[in-house]
Formats: sequence, structure tokens, C-alpha cells
Amino acid sequence: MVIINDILNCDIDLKNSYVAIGAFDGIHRGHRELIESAVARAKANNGKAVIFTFANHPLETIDIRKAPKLINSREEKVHILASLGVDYLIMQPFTKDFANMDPEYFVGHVLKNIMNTKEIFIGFNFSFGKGGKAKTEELKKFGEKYNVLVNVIEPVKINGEIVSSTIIRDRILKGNLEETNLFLGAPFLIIGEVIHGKKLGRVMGFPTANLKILNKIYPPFGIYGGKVLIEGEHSERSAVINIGKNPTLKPGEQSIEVHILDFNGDIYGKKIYVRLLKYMRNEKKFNSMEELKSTINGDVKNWREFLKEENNGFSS
Ligand SMILES: Cc1cc2nc3c(=O)[nH]c(=O)nc-3n(C[C@H](O)[C@H](O)[C@H](O)COP(=O)(O)O)c2cc1C
Ligand SMILES: Nc1ncnc2c1ncn2[C@@H]1O[C@H](COP(=O)(O)OP(=O)(O)O)[C@@H](O)[C@H]1O
Repeated sequence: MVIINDILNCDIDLKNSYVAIGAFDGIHRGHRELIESAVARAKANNGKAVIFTFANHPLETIDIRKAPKLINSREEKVHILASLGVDYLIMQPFTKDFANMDPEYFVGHVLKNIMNTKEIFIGFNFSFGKGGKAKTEELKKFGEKYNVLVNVIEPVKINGEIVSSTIIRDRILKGNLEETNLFLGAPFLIIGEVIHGKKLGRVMGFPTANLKILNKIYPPFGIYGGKVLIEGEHSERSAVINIGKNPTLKPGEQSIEVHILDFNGDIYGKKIYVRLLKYMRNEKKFNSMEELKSTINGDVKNWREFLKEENNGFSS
């Protein structure tokens, strides 16, 4: 997948493009359907599957007070999109100029002239151009004029609710990891570089790869069961993860701590890709390192047990 950082200043010659357009924060089930449609049509027509998304959330430019904390960092977004079979990823900076672009210019110049777009794929509630006033109907009108087929993807519903980045943010903050992952269509992902901590984990017998907490949405503090891929490896390992304040050994410091099961190695500076699969318990303050140690031991046992049962088909 080739990343294009500004389509208005780019010398890559896009031909025969099938373009999925959206902010795509979280890359949920609705986004996936839209992107899969673009990828399938590109394949069927020997074209290129292109994603047109933004380097920053549009609301950061339009109305900063309404800008949400994001579900994905830029790196996470790129990583997920790369797994969906896309040829080109446009990460357009959503500037004031871009926000004020005339809708007809967007279709006629950006999509048609620059990108050679054959078809676009947008969500049912898509709006674009100056003031976000142009909706799907207007886009279709310009599409006809410039010979760009506009495919509007119907809302994806789960349990009667329309899947959206907004309801997923709500579920994440409420600590409902099950619905978060269901709506995302994939487990909640955290990518980060392993940094140095207080070196107490190894003393306790549970070394933890530490990640920085970034300015984005995380599930509430607590202990989670998950899987982790270490940069350079080809398969995931099981892991127990603490997102929190580490009140027992390092009060006041917030971090994500990943203890990788059946692993021993130096991975400082490496990237790890953590997928949260199950919420296990609250983070607690213990009276001693011994108490903390035996509780973590129990977490590891519980997580192994859960994965074993899942493999045997006893649990979904
Ligand atoms: C699965 C797991 C659960 C943990 N639970 C807690 C907890 O409930 N309370 C707490 O204070 N520390 C907890 N910790 C410990 C801290 O997250 C951290 O690992 C420890 O302070 C060592 O930090 P270091 O990596 O900087 O050496 C847990 C760690 C793991 C791996
Ligand atoms: N099973 C493991 N899980 C996580 N990290 C491990 C493991 N085994 C070895 N390590 C290494 O040890 C480091 C964590 O040890 P720890 O004593 O907790 O140090 P720190 O406080 O710097 O995180 C990790 O960053 C990694 O390089």
C-alpha cells in the first residue's frame, strides 16, 4: 500500500481508481463494508483500490470544541487499512482550505482530473465541501456530470443500532469491550514502541513491555487478556495487559503494561501490536509486592484457561 500525504501535490499517476472516502476513525464494520466494496470493484475492473481519508479529524479544523478523541492513532489507522487490500492510501490534511473546497471542484478536479476516479464509495450520511452542505444527492449529480459512479453504502446495523465511530467511542469509555470489538469487526488495537519502565516487573517475576498512553481513547483502566505481535515476528503471542496507574509499585504513572506469556527477550525499542480481547478485572492497590504478584499469577492462569476453553470450542 502506497501512502499519499497530499493529493493536491502528488506526482503519482493514479489510473482507474475505485475510491472509498471517509474519516474512518476506528475502521468499524460500516467502514469495512465500504472499503471492501471499493476493493472488490477495483479487482473486478483491473483498477486500483484507493482510500481517501484525512490525516486529522475534520472536526479539529471545523469546530475544535466538537473534535472527539480518536479511536486510532495515525499509525494504527494505517496498519488496519493496509490489511484490507488497498493499493493507495491518501492521508489528506484536513485544512481550512480543504474544508472550504467547492463540492463540484472536488468531484471534477480532485476525483476526476487528478485521481482518474471511476467510482466512489461513501456512507449513507456522507457530507462534504464548503460547510459540509453537499450530501449524497449532490455528489451523485456531480458524479453524473463528470462520469464518476457514486455508490452509497447503506448503514450497517448490529442489534438494531447503526454502527458508528460515535457509538464505539461511547462503548469504549463505558468499558464495554465486547460490543466495542463487535462493532469494530476486530479487536481493539494498540500499537506502540516498547519503552523503559521502573524495572520492577522483572523483580516481581512478571516483566512488562511498557507503552506510552497517547492522546486518544482507551478502554478504562483495568486488566485485559489479549494477543500481541512483536515487530519482526510472524505470529501472535498471548498476553495479559494492565492499562492504568500502577498504584502499588509506581503510583502516579500512567502506562500500558504488557506481560507476554511464555516469552523472554529484550524488546526495548521494538513495536508491538496489542489486541485487547477480554476485560478481566479492575486495577487495584495492593499492600505488598507479594500480593500483587500472586494476583498477576492468577490473571495469567485465568487467561490461559480462557484461551484453552475457547480453543476447545466451549466459549465464543
Ligand atoms: C496482568 C497485570 C496486572 C497488573 N495489575 C496491577 C494492579 O491491579 N495494581 C497494580 O498496582 N499494579 C498492577 N500491575 C503491575 C504494574 O502494571 C507494573 O507491571 C509494575 O508496576 C511493574 O512496572 P515496570 O514495568 O515499570 O517495572 C499489573 C501488571 C500486570 C502485567
Ligand atoms: N515475558 C515478557 N513480557 C514482556 N516483556 C518482557 C518479557 N520478557 C522479557 N521482557 C523484556 O523485559 C522488559 C520488561 O521488564 P521490566 O522489568 O518490566 O522493565 P521495564 O520496567 O523497563 O518495563 C520488556 O521491555 C522486554 O524488553
